[in-house]
Amino acid sequence: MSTSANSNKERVFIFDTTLRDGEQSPGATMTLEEKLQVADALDEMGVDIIEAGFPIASVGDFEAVVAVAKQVKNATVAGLARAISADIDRAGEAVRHAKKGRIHTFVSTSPIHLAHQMKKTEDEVIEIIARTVTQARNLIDDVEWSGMDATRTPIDFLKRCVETAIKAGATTINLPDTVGYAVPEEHFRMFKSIIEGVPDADKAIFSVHCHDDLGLAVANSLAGVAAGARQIECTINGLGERAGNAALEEVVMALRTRGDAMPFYTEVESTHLARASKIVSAASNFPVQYNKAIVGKNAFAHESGIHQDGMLKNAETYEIMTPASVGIKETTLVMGKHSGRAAFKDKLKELGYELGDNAFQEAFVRFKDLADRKKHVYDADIVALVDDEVGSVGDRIRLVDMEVVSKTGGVHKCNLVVTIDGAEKAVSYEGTGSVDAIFNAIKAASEQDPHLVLYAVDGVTGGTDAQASAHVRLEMNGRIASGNAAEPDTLVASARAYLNALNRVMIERGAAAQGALAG
Ligand SMILES: CC(=O)SCCNC(=O)CCNC(=O)[C@H](O)C(C)(C)COP(=O)(O)OP(=O)(O)OC[C@H]1O[C@@H](n2cnc3c(N)ncnc32)[C@H](O)[C@@H]1OP(=O)(O)O
Ligand SMILES: CC(C)C(=O)C(=O)O
Ligand SMILES: [Mg+2]
Repeated sequence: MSTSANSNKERVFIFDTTLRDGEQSPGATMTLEEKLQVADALDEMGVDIIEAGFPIASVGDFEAVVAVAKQVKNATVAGLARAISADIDRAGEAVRHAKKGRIHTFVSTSPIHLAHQMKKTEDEVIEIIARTVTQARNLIDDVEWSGMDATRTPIDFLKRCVETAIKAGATTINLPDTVGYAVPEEHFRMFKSIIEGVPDADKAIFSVHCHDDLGLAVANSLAGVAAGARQIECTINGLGERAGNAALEEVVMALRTRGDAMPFYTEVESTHLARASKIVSAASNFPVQYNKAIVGKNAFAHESGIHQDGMLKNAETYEIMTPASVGIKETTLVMGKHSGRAAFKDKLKELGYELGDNAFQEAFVRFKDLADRKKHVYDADIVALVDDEVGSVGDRIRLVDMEVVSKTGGVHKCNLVVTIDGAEKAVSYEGTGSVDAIFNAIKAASEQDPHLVLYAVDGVTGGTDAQASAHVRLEMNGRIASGNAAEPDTLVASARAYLNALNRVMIERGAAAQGALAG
């Protein structure tokens, strides 16, 4: 934003090509409605130029560029054209509907492209540039010229091309790293050499267009800007041909976050980034990888205990930008096997629990045990775990170990070890099924014979590693008590729910029951 904080910075224009280069990703084709939705999000966000398509490519592409041109309120709308007269006319016809239109025409410049794709000599290419840029300028004032595969082009020939394009009236000169081959220092040198070595270079804005084949698209874009380029071509979520283009959200946030190291700013409202990412992901059907910078699900999520502890003390310990600055509601502290006590305590507080020291330690040990066995620990798991823990405080009979042997059409046997008032007792008992064997073993160990009123099991959350939540209701001597337990293993949950209910009927029996248990 052009605030006083930006007064000593230079503006960099953001040219979004999600609807053109982004859509060239195999499988990313968007419908007209989707393109309009994406264009709307880009325009609202403050993107300077929206490349809406390649009008000669098809009737659908032409109509999409026309529709975007008519809809966009603020941004310039560009249409792509090869160095072919019909392409340029078609692009001009499409973008003339925009408040501000641009024809973007390109031709190959590298030896490999000239020899094999274009089958042209350098002199022929120079003539083509002069003719096609002039044609475009006769249709519209805003003309961008691109030298396809510029980064694999000998610098002296590239200078001739750029000089020719500027002379013919190009207002923007784009030097694409079409195949993602450049490295940052080299990219910097190429831009510096062209900008300093071409006559009238100051009559055009220089632009970077980087592909991510080596994962260097953003680094190369920033290197180009450091050398004097003032337009970055990029896409939301880094969508684009092959490994994609430089990601818009990354260049915008890099310039914003590291304004101290790079004295540039853009007019993009960064709080729109997360929403734009979602819209493009849905329209293109390309999921955003979890660890994607800025907009990935994990970009503002922390699971490890040391990081969570730091985050709770001061978010700047582990976050270099706020989630709000990119339109994400809040940081998430994900509870998992790497979490520590600080985050667990904070999560309990958020869930409305305040446990005493001992109960907290016990709950934490059980949480770690659960997290070791389960991929995702949800809030519901923690609630179940703590309710279980709180509900079993003061239990006289506790589970120590349990082994269940079950055979189809054969024996179901439970080998059980419990403590009763602190003393360990082991029993083995059979049943008509695994659960029946477990409940019989508990009755045998406790020397109690309650009537089972209800037994039910359901999942705390979804998935095969979800905790099972078991519910048991017992009746003994006219008293009824319920017990619940949640565990990843259904049989262990059942045993603990039964014990939970048994402890309660025994406690409710009060002093009369004391001593009735076998030691
Ligand atoms: C790096 C980039 O992103 S470039 C943009 C790439 N995007 C696309 O190609 C998407 C849209 N493309 C299309 O719909 C089609 O390829 C069209 C309509 C452009 C052309 O279709 P066709 O006429 O069937 O040609 P085809 O795709 O087979 O081959 C491309 C032709 O364009 C030529 N060409 C490629 N780039 C240029 C250029 N910048 N200027 C002039 N001619 C070019 C090729 O040499 C080839 O010509 P040839 O048939 O005489 O050998
Ligand atoms: C058409 C040009 C700008 C392009 O997409 C590229 O060279 O990557
Ligand atoms: Mg490209």
